[in-house]
Amino acid sequence: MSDTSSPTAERLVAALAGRRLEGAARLALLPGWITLLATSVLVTIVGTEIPLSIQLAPLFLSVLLLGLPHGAVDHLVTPRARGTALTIRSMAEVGVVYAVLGSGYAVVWFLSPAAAFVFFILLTWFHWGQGDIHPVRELVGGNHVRGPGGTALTALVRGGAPMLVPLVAFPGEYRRVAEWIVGVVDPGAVGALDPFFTAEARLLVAALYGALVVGALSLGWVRRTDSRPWRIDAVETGLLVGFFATVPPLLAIGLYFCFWHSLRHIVRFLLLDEHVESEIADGAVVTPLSRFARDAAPLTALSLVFGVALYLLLPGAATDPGSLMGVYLVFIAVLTLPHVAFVSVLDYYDGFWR
Ligand SMILES: CC1=C(/C=C/C(C)=C/C=C/C(C)=C/C=O)C(C)(C)CCC1
Ligand SMILES: [Fe+2]
Repeated sequence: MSDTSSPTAERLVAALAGRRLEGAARLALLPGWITLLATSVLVTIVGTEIPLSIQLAPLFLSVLLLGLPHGAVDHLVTPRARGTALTIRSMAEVGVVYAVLGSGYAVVWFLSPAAAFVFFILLTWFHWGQGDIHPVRELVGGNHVRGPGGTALTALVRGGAPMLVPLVAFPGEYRRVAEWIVGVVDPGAVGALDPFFTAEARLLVAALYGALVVGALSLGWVRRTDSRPWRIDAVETGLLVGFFATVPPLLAIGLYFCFWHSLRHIVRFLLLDEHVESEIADGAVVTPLSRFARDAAPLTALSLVFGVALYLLLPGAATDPGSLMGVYLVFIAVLTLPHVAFVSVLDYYDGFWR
């Protein structure tokens, strides 16, 4: 990634935002906008018959590229947000939260993979939704998203796009991945999920999700004091829905996870350090991202050791791409529960639900 964006990117920002975005917003938002828009356009041209290896590539790359590492700085979140030093005690606390929540949820995967899968979808819906509140408020300046109800509504819309729209648009693919995931524990368990894939259930999901989108954007419209942030919110929401409605879900989720959710969280994390914040405001990209890479490296490596252990423990784990992806997603699920706890603490410090 270079420190200066291309003229095309600048024009895209100008068209979407009405004026130049500041350093942090550009770093956090632009790569996601370009990736989602370009992929939707490309898929519309070439069609959805994309080789599985290409569809899986971003998700597999997320092991090292942005995805898994975005959670590997959780031990630094609280000290940086509070401006306190990293101590053995604070690291031990993070270790205990990960051990208790992670192992507890791992046990549920072994006992009841279908229930654990449904919980994973609900958890991701919440988490990917909460992850979009900071950008809308702090980077785009959207004060139209406020109060517990308004914030929850926007979070449900933002997180609902990756979790619900593919169920409506690509039920076969969705079910196939669900089968990979629960299959690493019990290949027969996916049958319990069949009611979610019926035409009636998908129609209901589409209607409820459509109502959420209309509700959140209408409330935002009423509450706006400046229409630019609302416009960006509406365009981003449209982009997310369009992207997940057109791009096959494995590819779509892989790209979104790296270039949307994780990048936004990484920038939020970097902004906790005032020194890095001013670097980013000056337009630096490579230096802050390498600083993040250094911070995230030790726990990314440690988590991979646990990933391999999980692979060895899961009774249905095999070596085909579907099974490897299934293990990776169970592994992410187990890490996401404690990760959500730390992000929620950060949200609390930022006064999100007020
Ligand atoms: C891949 C994939 C799925 C699930 C992905 C999930 C649930 C990912 C969660 C990632 C998290 C929580 C990352 C941490 O921030 C679906 C929707 C079943 C269907 C299609 C493809
Ligand atoms: Fe996250």
